[in-house]
Amino acid sequence: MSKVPSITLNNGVEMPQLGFGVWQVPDDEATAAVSEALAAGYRSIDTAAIYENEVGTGKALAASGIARDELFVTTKLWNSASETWTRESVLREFDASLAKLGLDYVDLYLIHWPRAVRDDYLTILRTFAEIAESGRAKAVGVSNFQPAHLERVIAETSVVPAVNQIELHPNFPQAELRALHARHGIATEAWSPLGQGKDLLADPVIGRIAAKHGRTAAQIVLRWHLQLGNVAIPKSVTPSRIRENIDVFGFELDDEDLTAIAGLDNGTRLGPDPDEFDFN
Ligand SMILES: NC(=O)C1=CN([C@@H]2O[C@H](COP(=O)(O)OP(=O)(O)OC[C@H]3O[C@@H](n4cnc5c(N)ncnc54)[C@H](OP(=O)(O)O)[C@@H]3O)[C@@H](O)[C@H]2O)C=CC1
Repeated sequence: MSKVPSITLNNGVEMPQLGFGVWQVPDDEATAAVSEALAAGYRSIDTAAIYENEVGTGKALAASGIARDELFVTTKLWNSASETWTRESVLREFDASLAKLGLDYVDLYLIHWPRAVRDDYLTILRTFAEIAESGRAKAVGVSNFQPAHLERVIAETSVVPAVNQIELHPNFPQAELRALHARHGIATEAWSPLGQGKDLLADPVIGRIAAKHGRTAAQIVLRWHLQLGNVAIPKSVTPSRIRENIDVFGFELDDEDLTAIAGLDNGTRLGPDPDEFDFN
């Protein structure tokens, strides 16, 4: 079984560079998918309150028999626009996620989205810092934060997020945010790392590199993430793909491959623009 390397977050916590995402996996299917992933060697699982599969995910973690300190569990606060967030409401949602997961701590707790119309993410992050201080989250961070959100957090709170989880794949490689993260010691975590398994995996440039290395398109894209220094969290409910996506440690992309993949940047997001998106 391949050993997944870790990166060191800005508070010293180790995070596996490759994890398993469970967005859009129904709760009653999450247990099987996460169990399959753990059996394949993944130790990092990325869920969120809004995915409504923390219970099914927690069942797989418990049934695995894997020591808690070998697992890395991420969940996220769904900071819905229907309320103004306070310390109390953040703690309430955090406690609810822990209970659903059946855990007494998570490894990483993230704010799911910045919000276009309100700025209570500063209150949220201050409460996250308190949660981290209590040991109930080993690290805290953000998701979908744009440069202006990050600059504001760093200027107005004492918190430097450990991670910013953002849409990132060869069609949308996020050069500006990656450079900003590097300046502040924030780890870059890529969501939809495979471009949601659509056009990107059928791209002839990726196909040519895959043929050259005797690998699949998904493996080439995941290798690209790892060599860029990103954390990647591919999702699959298909056992053969779950195994394929972690079998990415026996080869290296060369400079020619990396240059060819850099040419796939077309500035196109698959998900919403965080500067414009607000939700309920
Ligand atoms: N913070 C945020 O706002 C967001 C976070 N995320 C996180 O990122 C994770 C991954 O992103 P996601 O959007 O799911 O997209 P991915 O880029 O991981 O792609 C998942 C899709 O690709 C398919 N797939 C997986 N592996 C392969 C393979 N080897 N070959 C061909 N097709 C494959 C899957 O199909 P199948 O399952 O049928 O095998 C699925 O349809 C999420 O699960 C979630 O944890 C995602 C979106 C937003």
